[in-house]
Amino acid sequence: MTARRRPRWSELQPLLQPRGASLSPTDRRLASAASIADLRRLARRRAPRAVFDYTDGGAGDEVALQRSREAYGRIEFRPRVLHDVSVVDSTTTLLGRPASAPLVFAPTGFTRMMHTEGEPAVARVAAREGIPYALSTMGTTSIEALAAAAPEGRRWFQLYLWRDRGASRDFVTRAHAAGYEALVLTVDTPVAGPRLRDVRNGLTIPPSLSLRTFVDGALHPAWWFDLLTTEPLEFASLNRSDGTVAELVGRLFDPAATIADLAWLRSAWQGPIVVKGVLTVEDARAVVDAGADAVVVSNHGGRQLDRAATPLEVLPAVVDAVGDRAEVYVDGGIMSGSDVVAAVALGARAALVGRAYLYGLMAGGERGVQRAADILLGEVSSTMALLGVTRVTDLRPDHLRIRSDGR
Ligand SMILES: Cc1cc2nc3c(=O)[nH]c(=O)nc-3n(C[C@H](O)[C@H](O)[C@H](O)COP(=O)(O)O)c2cc1C
Ligand SMILES: CC(C)CC(=O)C(=O)O
Repeated sequence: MTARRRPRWSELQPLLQPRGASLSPTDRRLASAASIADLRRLARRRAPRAVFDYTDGGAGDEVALQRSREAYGRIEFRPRVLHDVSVVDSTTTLLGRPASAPLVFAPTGFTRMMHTEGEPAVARVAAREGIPYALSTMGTTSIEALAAAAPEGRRWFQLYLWRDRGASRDFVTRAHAAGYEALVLTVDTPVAGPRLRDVRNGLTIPPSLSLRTFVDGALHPAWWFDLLTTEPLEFASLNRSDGTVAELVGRLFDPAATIADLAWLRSAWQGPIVVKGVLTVEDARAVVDAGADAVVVSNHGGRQLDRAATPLEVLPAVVDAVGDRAEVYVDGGIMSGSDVVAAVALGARAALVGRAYLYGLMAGGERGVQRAADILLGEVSSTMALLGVTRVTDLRPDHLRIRSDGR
């Protein structure tokens, strides 16, 4: 009979350690985030209130923001069973080049305000995951620095037309020289949307020091620590003159821009042009007639015109009107991979997400963005499998129905 050996301490120790004990506190928190909503909760704790609210909020009473989100809640999937889903392929092509999923990281201004790792962190994750990322004109990293940070990534440049057309031309020239693949012309911001949270919080760009911001910062020391221990924000596009977001927009953006400017851009830029911020069939037709290769059905995440149309609801009509001549994307309120799948089933070539990756960034820098990407991409694949679909091109409107009872 063999004696039972007593286990050694060294063998027991790993079993007694809490799961993930070798991870840093940030990594542990990120690993425990199972959804984008969880990342949002972490972001809210870490970022100063004014920064979180700028990211999270919308215009006016935030009706457009709420409706954009709720539209996804009305989706009811119609899964097909007994289909072989052992291999699910979420790849697609966007603007004629491969992407690992029908997903794009949307342009977001002042990204290094959310976390000092900022745009380079977002671009590196996008490059690693094989999805495009659009750098904003209002970015806090220059066109060239971002290209250097993620040289192998699919980089698009988002253009706001400025009063100073020389500056707009300069952005186009620099984006071309730095190897950006496409321009995204945002057309829904002739003036700033009324962001009431920003007014109440006294937000300025860059954030200025006042009693309120000092207290806000003191309550969120990790964010301040990061800010103070990295190089100052570059604010690629700005002349470093402080002001509110609305003042900046009023000073820089051209409210007189028309479809003729799109025609000008078409002649100045040889690559693909994506027009972002279209909400009607009429405008979709007009911009495609003027040379757009893709349109983004978008209400700017509910941040511009409050009570503007809900993108997911407008999407099918725009696909019907221009889908044979241009790619149609959608954004606003997308918080999960199953939202992305629903948008694609309703005809979108891809979905853009803004806040979803920004919550990750605020929660934990590049690792937080990676967590957001892992969650979204994992959910895209699992939703496809559960729907009985193995290819993006097989997603159809009859994979879902839209509930009218709002539940
Ligand atoms: C903090 C923040 C900043 C944004 N900045 C820009 C910008 O500079 N240019 C732009 O075209 N859109 C901008 N957007 C809008 C996004 O590109 C996108 O349309 C929107 O975030 C989609 O909604 P979602 O955040 O619910 O995904 C911004 C959105 C957020 C949340
Ligand atoms: C208005 C810009 C300055 C940035 C933007 O597009 C946004 O905050 O939604």
